[in-house]
Amino acid sequence: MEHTEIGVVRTKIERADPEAVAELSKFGVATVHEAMGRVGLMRPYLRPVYPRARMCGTAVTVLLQPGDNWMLHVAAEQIRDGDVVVAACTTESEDGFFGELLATSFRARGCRGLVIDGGVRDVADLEGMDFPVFSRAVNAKGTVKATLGSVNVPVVCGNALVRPGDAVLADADGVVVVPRERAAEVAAAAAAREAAEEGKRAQFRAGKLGLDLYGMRGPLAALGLRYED
Ligand SMILES: O=C([O-])CC(=O)C(=O)O
Ligand SMILES: [Mg+2]
Repeated sequence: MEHTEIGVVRTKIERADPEAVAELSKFGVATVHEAMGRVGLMRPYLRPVYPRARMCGTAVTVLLQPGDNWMLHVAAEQIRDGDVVVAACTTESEDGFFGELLATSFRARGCRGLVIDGGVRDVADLEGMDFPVFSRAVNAKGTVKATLGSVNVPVVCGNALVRPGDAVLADADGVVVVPRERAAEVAAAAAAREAAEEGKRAQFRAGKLGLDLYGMRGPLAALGLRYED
């Protein structure tokens, strides 16, 4: 039974199916969020630290204490190829928990990126490395290594629940969490949605109006919309 506690590292986690995660990685965050039934989005204050950052992988979760990045080093050992790290904090904290050194270490373990409900630094180097990071702040202020948190416990990051092994997708539009059991089903729904959008795109390109494509004229008239010269 999973639950959140302080001072524990879970070394065995169940990850979303890698093929389903590879499939999910083909889509944008908005498409996946819609395909899931409009759930799973983190709050929009989590932003990429450089333009065009994008990532998809299975979550190694970290519960940090404010101003303390010790658990990120503990988490590094739990990373497997294809993982992303999702770090939440017990209390709001915008210190610079993470930078290019930790990114170098994470990448060496096969990490595809980081989402952190806190601050990061060395962003020019992170961009140079193309190591995708989504954070709530960029902050040069350093952190200590003094207090225990946890690794691979369920966390709430950007107001969204993330369990170890869930699929996490992030791009310029935001961050979405796909429960690990739903990864394949959501990827299929995203593909169907994309195909439907391609049909609409072709019609918009040809000059068709949403008013006609979506049959909006009748409902607008029923509500009394008037056109005046
Ligand atoms: O070392 C730290 O405390 C965070 C950092 O700047 C890095 O990882 O490069
Ligand atoms: Mg640094």
